[in-house]
Amino acid sequence: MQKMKKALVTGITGQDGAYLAELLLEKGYEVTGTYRRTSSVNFWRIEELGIQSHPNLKLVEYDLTDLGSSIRLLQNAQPDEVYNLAAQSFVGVSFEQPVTTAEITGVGPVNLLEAIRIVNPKIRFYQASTSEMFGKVQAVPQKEDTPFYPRSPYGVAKLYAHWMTVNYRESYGIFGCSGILFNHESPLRGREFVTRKITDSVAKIHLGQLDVLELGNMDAKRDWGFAKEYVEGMWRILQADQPDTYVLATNRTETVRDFVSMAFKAIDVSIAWSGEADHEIGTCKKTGKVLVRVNPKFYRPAEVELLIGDPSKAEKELGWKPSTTLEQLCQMMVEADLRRNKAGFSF
Ligand SMILES: C[C@H]1O[C@H](OP(=O)(O)OP(=O)(O)OC[C@H]2O[C@@H](n3cnc4c(=O)[nH]c(N)nc43)[C@H](O)[C@@H]2O)[C@@H](O)[C@@H](O)C1=O
Repeated sequence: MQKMKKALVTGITGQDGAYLAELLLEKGYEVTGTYRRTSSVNFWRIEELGIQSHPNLKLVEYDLTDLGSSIRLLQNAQPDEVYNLAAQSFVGVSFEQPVTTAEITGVGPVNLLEAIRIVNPKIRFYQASTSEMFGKVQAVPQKEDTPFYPRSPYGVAKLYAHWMTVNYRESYGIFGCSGILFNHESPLRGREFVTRKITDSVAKIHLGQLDVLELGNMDAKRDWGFAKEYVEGMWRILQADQPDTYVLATNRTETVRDFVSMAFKAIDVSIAWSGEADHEIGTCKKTGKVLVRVNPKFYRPAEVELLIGDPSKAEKELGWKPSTTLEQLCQMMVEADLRRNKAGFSF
């Protein structure tokens, strides 16, 4: 009988951690999922996926910033594959907490790389890199060899971890891979991110629980895909013959404003846009009621204006291709938020 593969997933309480754990369990892996001790550790995502009591899932408390714990974690879990999805991942917060972001998101992964080097250099390592590293984009669309120009402390920290992964691959022959993932969303997305903030607010407006949705930069363009498909890409990256860097994206870009219109369309409301920049509003075409308003408090000190990825290398070498459209994704998120808000709870 073939030995069960073991995987370690850091950041199990996050959107990607939950979907990846689900996928690996389906594939017959034994999964150790790590989470950070906070005053409000929350397992709602793995509960919603119904995997929290899966016999092959073990949950372990772990802090990415501690080298000793990283070593003990690998000694105990003895994984074949490590997926590093833990991070301070909210770009907005990184401007307020640049040092903490650097420690967790930038240096944290190096503790894991060091632990791999010390405990078992054969362990395969996946680093969650990000399109935020392209920031002020130097080419359109962005691909693996596009020069980086991060625009936030988060992007800078991720770029450091990205290059360290490449460096451990080249220096020590570690199977270190990096997936440069463009924005990926789902009903499990945190409400601090713009798509979920929008779908949750649209659901609340529909149910009479909220009057107006307030947002920041409406002109930012993002390449939004479905997170569940992206974790499949992560797994494929670690199954390749050689360690490498891959872009995962949809190659379609839309503005925040477009996504708002799409979300309202899912509840049969058409929005008319008027006013410029700081004073822009969105009104219901039928009733004339203001439903969306720009509030400059949500602006960032530096913005990433346009992201659109070219995933052709991942398609060619890994056979990975996204299939869910943004309209389908948006509809799925609005429906989930309608269900949750109707039931009186929403995380
Ligand atoms: C790939 C990358 O993807 C994510 O980073 P992000 O693109 O910053 O995601 P977001 O949803 O916070 O913002 C998207 C855009 O939307 C604009 N925006 C307008 N109004 C609001 C607003 O009210 N809230 C938020 N959050 N954004 C707003 C905001 O200014 C930005 O231009 C993370 O997963 C990150 O970890 C990651 O790696």
